[in-house]
Amino acid sequence: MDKTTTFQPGLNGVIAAETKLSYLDVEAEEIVIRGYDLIELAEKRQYIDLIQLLLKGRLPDGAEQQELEETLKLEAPLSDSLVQLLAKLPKDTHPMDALRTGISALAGYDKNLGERKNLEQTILRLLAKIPVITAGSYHLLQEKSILEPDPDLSYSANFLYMLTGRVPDEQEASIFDQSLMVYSEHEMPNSTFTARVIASTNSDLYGALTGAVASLKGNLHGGANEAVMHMLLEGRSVEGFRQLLLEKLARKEKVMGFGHRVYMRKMDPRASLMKEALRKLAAVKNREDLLECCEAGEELMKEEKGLYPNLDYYAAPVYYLLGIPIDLYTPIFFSARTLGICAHVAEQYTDNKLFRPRVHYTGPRGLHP
Ligand SMILES: CC(=O)SCCNC(=O)CCNC(=O)[C@H](O)C(C)(C)COP(=O)(O)OP(=O)(O)OC[C@H]1O[C@@H](n2cnc3c(N)ncnc32)[C@H](O)[C@@H]1OP(=O)(O)O
Ligand SMILES: O=C([O-])CC(=O)C(=O)O
Repeated sequence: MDKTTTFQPGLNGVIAAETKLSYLDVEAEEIVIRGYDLIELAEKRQYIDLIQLLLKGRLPDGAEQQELEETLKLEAPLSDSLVQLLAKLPKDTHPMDALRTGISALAGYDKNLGERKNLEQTILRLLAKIPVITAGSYHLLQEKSILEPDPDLSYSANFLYMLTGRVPDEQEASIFDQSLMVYSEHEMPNSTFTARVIASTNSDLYGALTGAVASLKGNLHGGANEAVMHMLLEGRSVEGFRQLLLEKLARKEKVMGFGHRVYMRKMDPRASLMKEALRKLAAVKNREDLLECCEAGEELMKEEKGLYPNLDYYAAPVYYLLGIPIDLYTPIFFSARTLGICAHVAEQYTDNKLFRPRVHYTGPRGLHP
């Protein structure tokens, strides 16, 4: 096989699938979701609208929106046996690992496991339950009781309530909903690719999502949002943060929250939206110092490396000001991304071709035992 035409390290720039779901148009600075601009959707619609858009290809009307909210509320509670299983995990389990276990375990409760005709129903059940597993397993790991979903709250407000134990105000709920929207779908990141690869063997949706959680946990992907917040806290002040970043660069370390395989030399449009959200929250919560640190880091990385923030860089301080424990940032990212991944798995099933690439062999030949 000709190495030069077939091998791209990290599959950089390789087209791995055809999709009607989303596309990153870097030139136009647009994240296209089924024909719409994700940022405009995040400014004008709600996460719940994206569910129908991604799964069915069109935005819901008011009645459909209400029906969807009702279905999600109905499907949200976890069975006692699943709660007991999560409660048995060692207390130092990372919430992302607890989430992976919870999603994997859900397969055993699905009487129609693997039946394609029930796929949409299964996806809605997962979208209802995954936020409850995310928040619930965290509280169980803290040796606290799980907070039951509050049916009087909207999908996103309830998710935030279950995470923090406090009913959010309108602005907090709206900013959190926006964050879920910008995390919901992003073309072909490692986790989505992982899920599509698993689905391409005709394996089931739970398995595809379980693999995707493991992928998204890594700090080159979703795990970066938690790492960003630890870095901001370690820096403490504008000067401390600048110093910390300079030290990391001197040691040739990757600085979490910067750079992106697709937008390496441009600002991630989702990061700009979250920066705006941070500006609003910082003003209300009197934490302009945190915004100043982030802006100083952004400037420094532009000057020193020509690198720009990705979504994780600004989502992290937004979650911090919403009062969310840091260990939950990556599980929240996955909970929001469940939607995009499920839509990709459904698409993979409808026009499946087993993923099975080849290698460029660099080992020896002709040896004998
Ligand atoms: C929502 C999301 O999941 S977005 C991604 C979140 N992940 C992060 O924030 C982790 C930090 N960022 C990174 O590690 C990278 O930018 C990635 C993994 C996202 C993309 O990486 P790749 O496309 O594989 O590019 P690669 O890692 O080879 O970087 C290219 C060059 O830019 C440098 N670079 C890229 N990102 C960074 C960074 N965050 N800090 C310092 N240098 C960086 C690399 O050192 C490399 O330099 P070199 O050519 O001198 O060796
Ligand atoms: O697209 C990627 O590679 C990573 C990313 O930003 C995401 O998954 O949201």
